[in-house]
Amino acid sequence: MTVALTCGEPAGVGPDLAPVAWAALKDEVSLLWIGDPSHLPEGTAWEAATPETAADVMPRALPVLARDFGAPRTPGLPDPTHAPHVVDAIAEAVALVTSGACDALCTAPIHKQALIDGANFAYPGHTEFLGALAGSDRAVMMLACDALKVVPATIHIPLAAVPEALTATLLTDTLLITHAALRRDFGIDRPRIAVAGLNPHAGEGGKMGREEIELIAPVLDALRAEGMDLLGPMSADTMFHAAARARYDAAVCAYHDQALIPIKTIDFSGGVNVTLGLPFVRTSPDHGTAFDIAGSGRADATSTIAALRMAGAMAARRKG
Ligand SMILES: NC(=O)C1=CN([C@@H]2O[C@H](COP(=O)(O)OP(=O)(O)OC[C@H]3O[C@@H](n4cnc5c(N)ncnc54)[C@H](O)[C@@H]3O)[C@@H](O)[C@H]2O)C=CC1
Ligand SMILES: NCC(=O)COP(=O)(O)O
Repeated sequence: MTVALTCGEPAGVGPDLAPVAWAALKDEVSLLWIGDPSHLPEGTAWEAATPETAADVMPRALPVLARDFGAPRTPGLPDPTHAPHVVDAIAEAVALVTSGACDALCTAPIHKQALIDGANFAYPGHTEFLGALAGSDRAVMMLACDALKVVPATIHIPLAAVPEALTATLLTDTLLITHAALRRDFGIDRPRIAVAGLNPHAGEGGKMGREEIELIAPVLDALRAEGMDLLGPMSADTMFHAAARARYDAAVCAYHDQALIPIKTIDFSGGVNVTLGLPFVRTSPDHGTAFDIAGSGRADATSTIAALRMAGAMAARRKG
Protein backbone atom coordinates (compact mmCIF):
# COMPACT_ATOMS: atom_id res chain seq x y z
CA MET A 1 0.00 0.00 0.00
CA THR A 2 1.62 3.30 -1.07
CA VAL A 3 0.19 6.68 -0.15
CA ALA A 4 1.21 9.65 -2.32
CA LEU A 5 1.90 12.55 0.08
CA THR A 6 2.02 16.00 -1.48
CA CYS A 7 4.39 18.62 -0.10
CA GLY A 8 1.74 21.32 0.36
CA GLU A 9 2.88 24.92 0.83
CA PRO A 10 6.69 24.83 1.20
CA ALA A 11 6.62 27.79 3.61
CA GLY A 12 4.23 25.91 5.87
CA VAL A 13 4.67 22.93 8.16
CA GLY A 14 4.17 20.29 5.43
CA PRO A 15 7.89 19.68 4.78
CA ASP A 16 8.54 19.59 8.55
CA LEU A 17 5.93 16.91 9.14
CA ALA A 18 6.82 14.48 6.33
CA PRO A 19 9.99 13.08 7.96
CA VAL A 20 8.25 12.79 11.34
CA ALA A 21 5.39 10.88 9.73
CA TRP A 22 7.88 8.68 7.88
CA ALA A 23 9.63 7.75 11.14
CA ALA A 24 6.30 6.88 12.76
CA LEU A 25 4.96 4.84 9.85
CA LYS A 26 7.98 3.22 8.22
CA ASP A 27 6.91 -0.27 9.27
CA GLU A 28 3.24 0.34 8.51
CA VAL A 29 2.41 2.23 5.29
CA SER A 30 4.62 3.21 2.35
CA LEU A 31 4.78 6.87 1.48
CA LEU A 32 5.83 8.71 -1.65
CA TRP A 33 6.46 12.36 -0.83
CA ILE A 34 6.08 14.61 -3.87
CA GLY A 35 8.01 17.84 -3.61
CA ASP A 36 11.39 19.53 -3.69
CA PRO A 37 13.73 17.59 -1.38
CA SER A 38 15.77 20.73 -0.70
CA HIS A 39 12.72 21.93 1.28
CA LEU A 40 12.90 19.05 3.74
CA PRO A 41 14.45 19.85 7.12
CA GLU A 42 18.23 19.57 7.27
CA GLY A 43 19.34 16.05 8.09
CA THR A 44 16.20 14.36 6.73
CA ALA A 45 16.94 10.83 5.53
CA TRP A 46 15.35 10.80 2.08
CA GLU A 47 15.91 8.88 -1.14
CA ALA A 48 14.66 9.38 -4.68
CA ALA A 49 11.86 6.94 -5.39
CA THR A 50 8.97 6.10 -7.70
CA PRO A 51 5.62 4.48 -6.94
CA GLU A 52 7.25 1.17 -7.80
CA THR A 53 10.26 1.58 -5.47
CA ALA A 54 8.67 3.45 -2.55
CA ALA A 55 7.98 0.33 -0.50
CA ASP A 56 11.62 -0.80 -0.80
CA VAL A 57 12.97 2.60 0.16
CA MET A 58 10.55 3.14 3.05
CA PRO A 59 12.39 1.15 5.76
CA ARG A 60 15.59 3.23 5.38
CA ALA A 61 14.51 6.69 4.17
CA LEU A 62 11.60 8.91 3.18
CA PRO A 63 10.79 7.98 -0.45
CA VAL A 64 10.72 11.17 -2.52
CA LEU A 65 9.39 11.78 -6.01
CA ALA A 66 11.77 14.69 -6.44
CA ARG A 67 10.68 17.85 -8.17
CA ASP A 68 12.70 21.05 -8.59
CA PHE A 69 10.73 24.07 -7.33
CA GLY A 70 13.57 26.36 -8.40
CA ALA A 71 14.01 28.23 -5.13
CA PRO A 72 14.65 27.38 -1.50
CA ARG A 73 11.99 27.48 1.17
CA THR A 74 11.64 30.29 3.69
CA PRO A 75 9.44 29.01 6.53
CA GLY A 76 6.55 31.37 7.17
CA LEU A 77 7.05 33.34 3.94
CA PRO A 78 5.44 31.86 0.81
CA ASP A 79 7.35 32.30 -2.46
CA PRO A 80 4.95 32.99 -5.35
CA THR A 81 7.25 31.08 -7.73
CA HIS A 82 6.54 27.91 -5.75
CA ALA A 83 2.79 28.14 -6.27
CA PRO A 84 2.56 26.48 -9.73
CA HIS A 85 4.77 23.62 -8.47
CA VAL A 86 2.55 23.13 -5.43
CA VAL A 87 -0.49 22.82 -7.72
CA ASP A 88 1.41 20.50 -10.09
CA ALA A 89 2.37 18.22 -7.18
CA ILE A 90 -1.31 17.78 -6.31
CA ALA A 91 -2.24 17.11 -9.94
CA GLU A 92 0.64 14.63 -10.26
CA ALA A 93 -0.46 12.81 -7.11
CA VAL A 94 -4.01 12.58 -8.46
CA ALA A 95 -2.65 11.10 -11.70
CA LEU A 96 -0.75 8.50 -9.66
CA VAL A 97 -3.81 7.41 -7.69
CA THR A 98 -6.07 7.52 -10.72
CA SER A 99 -3.73 5.27 -12.69
CA GLY A 100 -3.40 2.91 -9.73
CA ALA A 101 0.35 3.53 -9.38
CA CYS A 102 -0.34 4.73 -5.82
CA ASP A 103 -3.19 3.51 -3.65
CA ALA A 104 -4.27 6.70 -1.90
CA LEU A 105 -3.56 10.40 -1.67
CA CYS A 106 -2.75 12.45 1.41
CA THR A 107 -2.22 16.19 1.00
CA ALA A 108 -0.20 18.51 3.21
CA PRO A 109 -1.81 21.93 3.76
CA ILE A 110 -1.77 24.56 1.06
CA HIS A 111 -2.00 28.29 1.64
CA LYS A 112 -5.00 29.28 -0.40
CA GLN A 113 -4.05 32.94 -0.76
CA ALA A 114 -0.48 32.05 -1.82
CA LEU A 115 -1.80 29.80 -4.59
CA ILE A 116 -4.26 32.40 -5.81
CA ASP A 117 -1.53 35.07 -5.86
CA GLY A 118 1.20 32.86 -7.35
CA ALA A 119 -0.70 30.53 -9.66
CA ASN A 120 -4.14 32.07 -10.22
CA PHE A 121 -5.44 28.98 -8.46
CA ALA A 122 -9.16 28.90 -9.25
CA TYR A 123 -10.28 26.77 -6.30
CA PRO A 124 -10.86 27.65 -2.66
CA GLY A 125 -9.24 24.42 -1.48
CA HIS A 126 -8.09 20.91 -2.27
CA THR A 127 -11.63 19.55 -1.97
CA GLU A 128 -12.95 21.58 -4.85
CA PHE A 129 -9.76 21.13 -6.93
CA LEU A 130 -9.77 17.37 -6.45
CA GLY A 131 -13.46 17.28 -7.37
CA ALA A 132 -12.67 19.13 -10.60
CA LEU A 133 -9.71 16.85 -11.40
CA ALA A 134 -11.93 13.83 -10.82
CA GLY A 135 -14.76 15.27 -12.92
CA SER A 136 -17.08 15.44 -9.92
CA ASP A 137 -18.98 18.55 -8.88
CA ARG A 138 -19.95 16.94 -5.58
CA ALA A 139 -16.74 16.40 -3.64
CA VAL A 140 -17.78 16.35 0.01
CA MET A 141 -15.57 17.41 2.93
CA MET A 142 -15.57 15.29 6.07
CA LEU A 143 -13.47 15.82 9.17
CA ALA A 144 -13.14 12.75 11.34
CA CYS A 145 -11.65 11.91 14.71
CA ASP A 146 -12.42 9.09 17.14
CA ALA A 147 -15.13 11.10 18.88
CA LEU A 148 -16.84 12.81 15.95
CA LYS A 149 -17.32 12.97 12.18
CA VAL A 150 -18.59 16.19 10.65
CA VAL A 151 -19.52 17.20 7.11
CA PRO A 152 -20.08 20.83 6.09
CA ALA A 153 -22.67 20.87 3.28
CA THR A 154 -21.38 24.20 2.00
CA ILE A 155 -17.60 24.55 2.25
CA HIS A 156 -15.35 27.47 1.40
CA ILE A 157 -17.83 30.26 0.75
CA PRO A 158 -18.62 33.47 2.60
CA LEU A 159 -21.12 33.07 5.43
CA ALA A 160 -23.44 35.53 3.68
CA ALA A 161 -23.63 33.18 0.67
CA VAL A 162 -24.62 30.10 2.70
CA PRO A 163 -28.44 30.45 2.73
CA GLU A 164 -28.59 30.68 -1.06
CA ALA A 165 -26.05 27.88 -1.60
CA LEU A 166 -27.78 25.50 0.77
CA THR A 167 -30.23 23.95 -1.69
CA ALA A 168 -32.29 20.78 -1.46
CA THR A 169 -30.13 19.23 -4.18
CA LEU A 170 -26.89 20.06 -2.38
CA LEU A 171 -28.18 18.76 0.95
CA THR A 172 -29.60 15.59 -0.61
CA ASP A 173 -26.38 14.85 -2.51
CA THR A 174 -24.27 15.56 0.58
CA LEU A 175 -26.36 13.19 2.68
CA LEU A 176 -26.30 10.43 0.05
CA ILE A 177 -22.51 10.71 -0.41
CA THR A 178 -21.94 10.80 3.36
CA HIS A 179 -24.20 7.79 3.89
CA ALA A 180 -22.42 5.78 1.17
CA ALA A 181 -18.97 6.70 2.54
CA LEU A 182 -19.88 5.75 6.11
CA ARG A 183 -20.84 2.31 4.81
CA ARG A 184 -18.00 1.83 2.34
CA ASP A 185 -15.06 3.51 4.03
CA PHE A 186 -15.94 3.38 7.71
CA GLY A 187 -17.71 0.01 7.83
CA ILE A 188 -20.92 1.35 9.40
CA ASP A 189 -23.73 -0.82 8.04
CA ARG A 190 -26.63 1.40 8.99
CA PRO A 191 -25.29 4.92 9.43
CA ARG A 192 -27.11 7.35 11.72
CA ILE A 193 -26.67 10.90 10.48
CA ALA A 194 -27.58 14.04 12.39
CA VAL A 195 -28.37 17.15 10.39
CA ALA A 196 -27.90 20.61 11.83
CA GLY A 197 -30.32 23.44 11.28
CA LEU A 198 -29.03 26.66 9.76
CA ASN A 199 -30.53 29.08 12.26
CA PRO A 200 -30.29 29.44 16.05
CA HIS A 201 -32.42 26.77 17.79
CA ALA A 202 -32.98 25.17 14.36
CA GLY A 203 -35.25 28.08 13.53
CA GLU A 204 -37.38 27.91 16.74
CA GLY A 205 -40.45 26.73 14.83
CA GLY A 206 -40.00 29.38 12.15
CA LYS A 207 -39.56 32.31 14.51
CA MET A 208 -35.79 32.51 13.90
CA GLY A 209 -35.63 31.48 10.25
CA ARG A 210 -37.58 29.22 7.93
CA GLU A 211 -34.87 27.14 6.19
CA GLU A 212 -35.44 24.25 8.61
CA ILE A 213 -39.17 24.09 7.78
CA GLU A 214 -39.01 24.87 4.08
CA LEU A 215 -35.75 23.19 3.05
CA ILE A 216 -34.06 20.89 5.56
CA ALA A 217 -37.01 18.97 7.04
CA PRO A 218 -38.49 18.09 3.61
CA VAL A 219 -35.11 16.76 2.43
CA LEU A 220 -34.80 14.64 5.57
CA ASP A 221 -38.35 13.35 5.21
CA ALA A 222 -37.73 12.33 1.60
CA LEU A 223 -34.52 10.48 2.50
CA ARG A 224 -36.12 8.85 5.56
CA ALA A 225 -38.79 7.51 3.19
CA GLU A 226 -35.92 5.83 1.31
CA GLY A 227 -34.73 4.21 4.53
CA MET A 228 -32.02 6.55 5.81
CA ASP A 229 -31.67 6.97 9.59
CA LEU A 230 -31.59 10.74 10.04
CA LEU A 231 -31.89 13.04 13.06
CA GLY A 232 -32.85 16.66 12.73
CA PRO A 233 -32.93 19.41 11.85
CA MET A 234 -31.06 19.78 15.14
CA SER A 235 -29.97 22.85 17.06
CA ALA A 236 -26.30 23.13 16.23
CA ASP A 237 -25.40 24.45 19.68
CA THR A 238 -26.59 21.34 21.50
CA MET A 239 -25.67 18.54 19.12
CA PHE A 240 -21.96 18.18 19.86
CA HIS A 241 -21.76 17.42 23.58
CA ALA A 242 -20.79 13.83 24.43
CA ALA A 243 -24.30 12.48 25.08
CA ALA A 244 -25.63 14.03 21.87
CA ARG A 245 -22.75 12.62 19.83
CA ALA A 246 -23.57 9.11 21.02
CA ARG A 247 -26.82 9.27 19.04
CA TYR A 248 -25.23 9.54 15.57
CA ASP A 249 -22.26 8.45 13.46
CA ALA A 250 -21.78 11.69 11.54
CA ALA A 251 -23.15 15.22 11.63
CA VAL A 252 -23.97 17.07 8.42
CA CYS A 253 -23.81 20.80 9.02
CA ALA A 254 -24.95 23.78 7.03
CA TYR A 255 -21.62 25.58 6.78
CA HIS A 256 -17.87 25.30 7.38
CA ASP A 257 -17.47 26.68 10.90
CA GLN A 258 -20.59 24.99 12.25
CA ALA A 259 -18.90 21.67 11.42
CA LEU A 260 -15.22 22.41 11.97
CA ILE A 261 -15.31 24.33 15.24
CA PRO A 262 -16.60 21.37 17.28
CA ILE A 263 -14.18 18.83 15.85
CA LYS A 264 -11.12 21.08 16.02
CA THR A 265 -12.06 21.88 19.61
CA ILE A 266 -12.57 18.25 20.59
CA ASP A 267 -9.48 16.83 18.85
CA PHE A 268 -7.32 19.32 16.93
CA SER A 269 -4.29 17.06 16.94
CA GLY A 270 -6.09 13.85 15.92
CA GLY A 271 -8.58 15.12 13.34
CA VAL A 272 -8.37 14.01 9.72
CA ASN A 273 -9.87 15.70 6.69
CA VAL A 274 -11.29 13.17 4.19
CA THR A 275 -12.80 13.95 0.80
CA LEU A 276 -15.86 11.86 0.06
CA GLY A 277 -17.39 11.28 -3.35
CA LEU A 278 -14.10 10.95 -5.26
CA PRO A 279 -13.08 7.86 -7.23
CA PHE A 280 -9.92 7.66 -5.10
CA VAL A 281 -9.02 7.98 -1.42
CA ARG A 282 -7.87 11.41 -0.21
CA THR A 283 -7.09 12.44 3.33
CA SER A 284 -5.26 15.36 4.90
CA PRO A 285 -4.37 16.63 8.36
CA ASP A 286 -7.07 18.88 9.79
CA HIS A 287 -4.79 21.88 10.30
CA GLY A 288 -3.42 24.49 7.95
CA THR A 289 0.02 25.76 7.01
CA ALA A 290 0.81 27.09 10.51
CA PHE A 291 3.28 29.72 9.26
CA ASP A 292 3.87 30.86 12.85
CA ILE A 293 5.68 27.61 13.71
CA ALA A 294 6.91 26.40 10.29
CA GLY A 295 10.57 25.43 10.31
CA SER A 296 10.73 25.48 14.11
CA GLY A 297 10.38 21.74 14.67
CA ARG A 298 7.40 22.43 16.96
CA ALA A 299 4.64 21.23 14.61
CA ASP A 300 2.68 18.27 15.96
CA ALA A 301 2.58 15.43 13.40
CA THR A 302 -0.28 13.53 15.06
CA SER A 303 -2.92 14.65 12.55
CA THR A 304 -0.67 13.95 9.54
CA ILE A 305 0.13 10.49 10.88
CA ALA A 306 -3.57 9.81 11.49
CA ALA A 307 -4.37 11.05 7.97
CA LEU A 308 -1.77 8.75 6.40
CA ARG A 309 -2.97 5.79 8.47
CA MET A 310 -6.56 6.50 7.51
CA ALA A 311 -5.64 6.78 3.82
CA GLY A 312 -3.88 3.41 3.93
CA ALA A 313 -6.76 1.77 5.80
CA MET A 314 -9.41 3.19 3.47
CA ALA A 315 -7.48 2.07 0.40
CA ALA A 316 -7.03 -1.40 1.88
CA ARG A 317 -10.75 -1.61 2.67
CA ARG A 318 -11.66 -0.54 -0.88
CA LYS A 319 -9.33 -3.20 -2.28
CA GLY A 320 -11.21 -5.68 -0.16
N1 LIG B 1 -5.95 21.10 3.96
C1 LIG B 1 -5.48 22.33 3.77
O1 LIG B 1 -4.84 22.59 2.79
C2 LIG B 1 -5.75 23.38 4.78
C3 LIG B 1 -5.23 24.63 4.58
N2 LIG B 1 -5.49 25.64 5.44
C4 LIG B 1 -4.87 26.92 5.14
O2 LIG B 1 -3.83 27.18 6.06
C5 LIG B 1 -3.64 28.58 6.16
C6 LIG B 1 -3.53 28.99 7.62
O3 LIG B 1 -4.76 28.71 8.27
P1 LIG B 1 -5.07 28.98 9.80
O4 LIG B 1 -6.49 29.27 9.90
O5 LIG B 1 -4.08 29.93 10.34
O6 LIG B 1 -4.91 27.57 10.50
P2 LIG B 1 -3.64 26.72 10.93
O7 LIG B 1 -4.15 25.37 11.23
O8 LIG B 1 -2.56 26.85 9.93
O9 LIG B 1 -3.10 27.41 12.28
C7 LIG B 1 -3.94 27.70 13.37
C8 LIG B 1 -3.13 27.60 14.68
O10 LIG B 1 -2.89 26.22 14.97
C9 LIG B 1 -1.50 25.97 15.08
N3 LIG B 1 -1.19 24.70 14.41
C10 LIG B 1 -1.63 24.31 13.20
N4 LIG B 1 -1.11 23.12 12.88
C11 LIG B 1 -0.36 22.74 13.91
C12 LIG B 1 0.45 21.60 14.19
N5 LIG B 1 0.56 20.58 13.31
N6 LIG B 1 1.10 21.53 15.36
C13 LIG B 1 1.00 22.53 16.26
N7 LIG B 1 0.25 23.64 16.07
C14 LIG B 1 -0.41 23.75 14.90
C15 LIG B 1 -0.81 27.12 14.36
O11 LIG B 1 0.51 27.30 14.85
C16 LIG B 1 -1.76 28.26 14.61
O12 LIG B 1 -1.46 28.84 15.85
C17 LIG B 1 -4.81 29.23 5.42
O13 LIG B 1 -4.37 29.62 4.14
C18 LIG B 1 -5.81 28.11 5.28
O14 LIG B 1 -6.61 28.24 4.13
C19 LIG B 1 -6.24 25.46 6.57
C20 LIG B 1 -6.77 24.21 6.84
C21 LIG B 1 -6.54 23.10 5.97
N1 LIG C 1 -10.83 24.25 6.78
C1 LIG C 1 -10.56 23.06 6.11
C2 LIG C 1 -9.75 23.31 4.94
O1 LIG C 1 -9.46 24.43 4.60
C3 LIG C 1 -9.30 22.15 4.17
O2 LIG C 1 -9.64 22.36 2.87
P1 LIG C 1 -9.15 21.45 1.69
O3 LIG C 1 -7.92 22.09 1.18
O4 LIG C 1 -8.95 20.10 2.19
O5 LIG C 1 -10.29 21.57 0.75
